[in-house]
Amino acid sequence: MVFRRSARRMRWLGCYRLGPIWKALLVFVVIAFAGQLLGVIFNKSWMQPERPQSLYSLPSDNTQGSSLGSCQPHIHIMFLKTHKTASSTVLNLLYRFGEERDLKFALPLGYQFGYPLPFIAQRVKGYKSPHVGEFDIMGNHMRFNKPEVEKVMPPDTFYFSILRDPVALAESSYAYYKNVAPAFRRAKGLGDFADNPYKYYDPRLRNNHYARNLMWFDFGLDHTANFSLALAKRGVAAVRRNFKLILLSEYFDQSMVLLRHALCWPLDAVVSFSLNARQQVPTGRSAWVGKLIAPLALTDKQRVKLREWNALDWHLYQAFNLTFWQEVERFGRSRMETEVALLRTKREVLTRICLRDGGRPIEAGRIRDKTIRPFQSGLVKILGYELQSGLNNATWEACLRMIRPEIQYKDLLDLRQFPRAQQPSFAGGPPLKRESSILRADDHGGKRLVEKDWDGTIMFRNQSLEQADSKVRLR
Ligand SMILES: Nc1ncnc2c1ncn2[C@@H]1O[C@H](COP(=O)(O)OS(=O)(=O)O)[C@@H](OP(=O)(O)O)[C@H]1O
Repeated sequence: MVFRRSARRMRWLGCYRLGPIWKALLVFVVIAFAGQLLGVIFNKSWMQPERPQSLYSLPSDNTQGSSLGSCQPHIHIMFLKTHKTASSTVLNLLYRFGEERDLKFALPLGYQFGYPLPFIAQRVKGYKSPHVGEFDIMGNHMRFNKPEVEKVMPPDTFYFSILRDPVALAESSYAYYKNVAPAFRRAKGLGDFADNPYKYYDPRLRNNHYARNLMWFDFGLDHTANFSLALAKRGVAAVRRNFKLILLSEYFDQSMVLLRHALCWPLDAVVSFSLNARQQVPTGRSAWVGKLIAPLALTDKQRVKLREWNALDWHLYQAFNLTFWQEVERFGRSRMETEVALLRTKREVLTRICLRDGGRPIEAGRIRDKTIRPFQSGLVKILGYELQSGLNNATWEACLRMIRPEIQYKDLLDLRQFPRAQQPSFAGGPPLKRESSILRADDHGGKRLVEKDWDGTIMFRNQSLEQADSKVRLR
């Protein structure tokens, strides 16, 4: 009955009698409509072959992916890259944004700005003299030192940073710096360390800052000072004075929405894949894997102890957690929900297009393209991604930008800013100390240099980066 009625309606609409021209027209309209729909979710630039650059610089197609009304996008940005806080994911989007718009990065001579020493302007490659206003974006690891940063960055620079719950941060830091921080090295596990940190911790030993109040330290504050409320409040006030926005890694997507509004950036610019993730332990794990992660297991009591041990960081985190939610309130809760949902939709679409394995991060050793393997350190594996095969050139490059690990990306930008022939002559004086020293050449499938970074971190630099660079340019 229903069928007969709809058949009659179809006949009335004349669908059965459409000639070939009308049919072709109908197909065209349907395709155009579908294309339009895709363009909304998925920025048009990705649909255009052979157009490798900006998601950002393209004309806006709707209010969601475009710049925000009449405000002017910030291009002078200083990001204090705190440790183990999702800061590599944030840096990646700054790199992408700057690269697409040909902005100039203040880059370190090695991979960090003389960390853990307080930052000085001479650590910036190509820095000449104070306040010449040559640089747009700065975001590699440093121990913050405002007067010196101000010598490098223009006066209208937007300063921001990111924090994480100190317990989660301690887990991440312990796993990553186990062999670097003496306090961690000597402990049987993080729980053992939490039970009796003074047994293992000597503030005079190099790299032990990774084991206590690491965020406080990165902000340039005294991380070994005894906790007092007055001191903690002074620290928070100093951070508030210097930074316009403090993000939270636990609320990364909400953070991205606040960031993009503060910077007047399009939503596309803050869509990212999580980088530098530690391998998580599968449930029903084998005894072998269990052994591997036992050092990271914590009881509730040990979690409390870690908060006490990192009291300055805990205070900092709580203060800016409060501020963060006040910002969200000001922004509007439901408006925030809408934008977060949109951000996630965009990420899902990009995941399907860009990444293999449904976007699940994988062990470095399984990434066939060696040039995009993440740097490894510590107890557990640091994961990366593999790109889908068969992407067109423009899509391949846009996807690659999103997953390129920090070290490789920094090398690439460095090479763009200082092509081999134009290496800077260090007009601001010679580098104070080599940031990294090559220990030995290795031949793991070819061309790996093992370097010791200034902070004691072992770095594996891949000589095939240059090949990667020329591949990027050729493709
Ligand atoms: N988007 C997003 N949201 C939440 N958390 C994220 C995100 N991206 C990265 N991460 C986690 O951040 C940890 C790595 O931090 P960093 O990149 O700052 O580390 S580093 O200091 O540069 O080595 C690392 O934490 P752990 O996995 O606990 O070690 C990452 O998993």
